[in-house]
Amino acid sequence: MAGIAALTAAGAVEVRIVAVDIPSGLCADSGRVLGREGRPAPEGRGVIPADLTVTFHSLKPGHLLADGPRLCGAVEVVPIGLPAADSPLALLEAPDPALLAKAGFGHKYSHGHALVLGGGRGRGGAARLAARGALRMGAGLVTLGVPPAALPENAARLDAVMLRVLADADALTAMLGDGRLNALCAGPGLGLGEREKALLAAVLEAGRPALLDADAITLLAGDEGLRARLHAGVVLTPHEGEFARLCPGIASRWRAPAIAGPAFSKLDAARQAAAELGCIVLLKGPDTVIADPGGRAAIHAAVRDRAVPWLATAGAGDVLAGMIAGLLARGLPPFEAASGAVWLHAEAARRFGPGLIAEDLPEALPGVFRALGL
Ligand SMILES: NC(=O)C1=CN([C@@H]2O[C@H](COP(=O)(O)OP(=O)(O)OC[C@H]3O[C@@H](n4cnc5c(N)ncnc54)[C@H](OP(=O)(O)O)[C@@H]3O)[C@@H](O)[C@H]2O)[C@@H](O)CC1
Ligand SMILES: Nc1ncnc2c1ncn2[C@@H]1O[C@H](COP(=O)(O)OP(=O)(O)O)[C@@H](O)[C@H]1O
Repeated sequence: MAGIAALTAAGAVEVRIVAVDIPSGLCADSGRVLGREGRPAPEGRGVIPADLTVTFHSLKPGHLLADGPRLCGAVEVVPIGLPAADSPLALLEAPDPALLAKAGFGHKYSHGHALVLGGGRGRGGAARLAARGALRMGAGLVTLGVPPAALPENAARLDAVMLRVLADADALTAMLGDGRLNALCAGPGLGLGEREKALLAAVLEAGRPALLDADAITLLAGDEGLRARLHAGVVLTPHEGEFARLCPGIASRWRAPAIAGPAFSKLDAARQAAAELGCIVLLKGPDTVIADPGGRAAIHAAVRDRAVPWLATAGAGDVLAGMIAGLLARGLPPFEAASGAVWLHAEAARRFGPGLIAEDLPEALPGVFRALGL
């Protein structure tokens, strides 16, 4: 291996590298580069990047997570006659159109009513993006609940999304007396004050399907009592920074140098967090992992033909939060809502292509639905 590395580095010969199963030095369970005891591998080095990786029977997490996609090159899976195993790990594919289609009968309340909690004056963009994402996913109604000071600016910006003033947590609890509000979304642009903490407590107290993102995750990270109220109907969607705030112990295991395989992976991190917190954890990134408290997990790898680098744009995660809340409102179970939305989110970005900004994502969804045959 050192010889090949020297030749390619010197440009002495043009070699095409084919790895069998996984490039040597790359952990097949985590996609992380393995170092040696006392000498952890520096980022991405210690493995010769392959042009092609040929693997057998099925993909492994290491082909999809962390450095794996970059170091494996193109990946070919060769069947070797083994039966398909019943695995608690799925590679996300397009959601079943039957789950997304609207039946020809029914009215708007048959498709659920999502409530998105908005932030204070001048901070409303993220929640409006989430609300629009929820509505485009087919929730029958979407209401944005905002503090009194933020009413005028939101009223000037919203049409199909409905608007309500929510002064405080008591007002939220009163509003939730309407049982038709069947999915809640809190976090995007919410704020981190006492009012917002009390709103989050009321959201969790209601026990309804709920999507918690951004500031809601930061609030959970700082409050043991709130964390204890998480339940199986909650989906948390942290990016890596929010995850480190919420689960510092797990994050430091995940960030520690990888010495030997199986190295602690993003999949392990999401699964452990879901088990500890008792809810769905969707850990975002080019490699997105979704895990439930029982160990079920799915990976969506935005790599190779599904690469969507233009998703790295402010507000993309806020739209995803709303999309998941929209599917929760439509009655999908939390794991299915999270998985379906992740695939559709990336697909919307793929269809739009370069130049994508967050506002474009909800608008690209009708084209994605049409292509799925809805
Ligand atoms: N249009 C709008 O209105 C928008 C409004 N928004 C709203 O703003 C609020 C703040 O949300 P936020 O995510 O921007 O900031 P915050 O919670 O401070 O965390 C960021 C820090 O975490 C770290 N970090 C590590 N890994 C990371 C990763 N993979 N992706 C991202 N960060 C990562 C990184 O630290 P570093 O690693 O660089 O030290 C970084 O500095 C929230 O309410 C949100 O909804 C935004 O959604 C944008 C559009
Ligand atoms: N390079 C990338 N490739 C694919 N998806 C990405 C990439 N970067 C970010 N994303 C996705 O974009 C979204 C960003 O969300 P987040 O970090 O919460 O941003 P924001 O808070 O600005 O909305 C997530 O769904 C994440 O998985």
